[in-house]
Amino acid sequence: MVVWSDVVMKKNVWEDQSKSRPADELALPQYFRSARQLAFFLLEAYRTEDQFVADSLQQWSRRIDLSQQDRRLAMEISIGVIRRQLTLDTLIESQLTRPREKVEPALWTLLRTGVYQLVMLDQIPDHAAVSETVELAGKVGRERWKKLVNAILRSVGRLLTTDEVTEPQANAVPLSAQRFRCLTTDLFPDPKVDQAGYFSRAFSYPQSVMTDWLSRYDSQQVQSIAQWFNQRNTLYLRTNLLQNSRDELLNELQSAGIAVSPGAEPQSIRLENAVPLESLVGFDAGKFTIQDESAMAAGNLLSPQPEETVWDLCAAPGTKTTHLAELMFNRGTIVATDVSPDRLEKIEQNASRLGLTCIRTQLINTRGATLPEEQFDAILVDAPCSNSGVLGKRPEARWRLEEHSLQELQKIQQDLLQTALRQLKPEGRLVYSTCSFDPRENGELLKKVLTQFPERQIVQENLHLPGAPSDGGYQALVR
Ligand SMILES: C[S@@+](CC[C@H](N)C(=O)[O-])C[C@H]1O[C@@H](n2cnc3c(N)ncnc32)[C@H](O)[C@@H]1O
Repeated sequence: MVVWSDVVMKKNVWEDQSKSRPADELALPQYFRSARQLAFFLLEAYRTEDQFVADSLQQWSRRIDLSQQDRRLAMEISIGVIRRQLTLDTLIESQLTRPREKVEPALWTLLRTGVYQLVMLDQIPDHAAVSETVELAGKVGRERWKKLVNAILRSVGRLLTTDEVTEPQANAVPLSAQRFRCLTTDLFPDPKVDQAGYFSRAFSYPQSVMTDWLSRYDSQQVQSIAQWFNQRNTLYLRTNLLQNSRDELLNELQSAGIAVSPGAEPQSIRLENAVPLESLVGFDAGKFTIQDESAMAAGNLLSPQPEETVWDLCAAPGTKTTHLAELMFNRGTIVATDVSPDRLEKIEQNASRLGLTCIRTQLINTRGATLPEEQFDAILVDAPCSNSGVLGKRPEARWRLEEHSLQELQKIQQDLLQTALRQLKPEGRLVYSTCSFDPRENGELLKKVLTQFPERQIVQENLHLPGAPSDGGYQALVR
């Protein structure tokens, strides 16, 4: 059987070739005192050690001596570069007179950070993007890089115009919805001739992913999905209805000056602007949980009742488990299982913050030896998946959407569903959910598994397309 950790370890496959180069000789500074320097090292840790930006930030928290604004800029650059690397590479390669392989990988990272600022960040003047990036080469002890950095950034700068169009064209870089910045020359494939090629290079996705999406959706839909994952995430809060009503929480947040509006799910609240999470009043008191609206739909579809016995099979870190407990008014039993002990602890922390006591956590292994033995009224299978519906929140995930990983995941998803269906009471109900909008790990897979359980059927399916209006995902209710 394939183990989940084997799958998640395969991060950063896109950049495998450059990993073998000895760029990690660059010493981490004792303190990060500039946003660009921090962004550069976050990207290098991602490239050389497959380390997520958020994990590096946590690991280096004591070394970071930056204002909130500079921290945000470092995040914006590092996450933006991971997302838009293929667009940035297209621009850099167009101005390079030597083969890319002749450029040190860490220098390539630096070039990407500079080009990202030049092309994508309106608020940074071009001269600052160039000079700060050149200077950073010196600060990281690579004086010899300065000449190339200066030359490439200046020539990329000369490609840029202030003209904008609202539709894809071969000389246009997508910036935001219906905003494409024109270049002086055609750098991308002509979208009228090679749509997948244009979407791939201009929006920065593997070509195979664009071809796949275009086989299922029309080009306007693919464009909005591709764009939506490239922009700032919209955050949603799930009101803890055991502590306050949604209106009470809306009023409290509005009084604290935070722009919010009610979402489509009965508990959801949409944050209209990006706000530092620490400014959200009521988090420590357990008044809400940060959860995307489409993920809230999973708990609402299962609709667990007080006093029921519920199994949340892939529960960690407990965002959905705690929702189930809230829906059950904290009465009954939820068995929350997962294969990851560290992540299991997070369920307990979340439950305690929200004042929920009906959750029993249990570590299971992938061979099933430690599975709970009872039969359940309701089961949630929130399976590990490709994450194709949340590519905006997981900037590296688009580079790992590969056929062979999908096949490994499908095996896990099938096993989990079979295990769960065997422990469902005859009159019980099950929700299968993923944060993917790919039918191969959603409805198609579920229907295949259900052929072995002819007494069960799908009674409702929800497909959330990314950006309409929140993250992508899928849920099916089986009885
Ligand atoms: C999509 S995440 C679950 C998110 C969680 N339901 C929530 O809302 O917070 C998938 C989880 O499945 C777990 N997992 C992977 N393989 C598993 C298996 N064979 N059995 C149970 N859990 C597994 C992973 O450790 C991961 O925590």
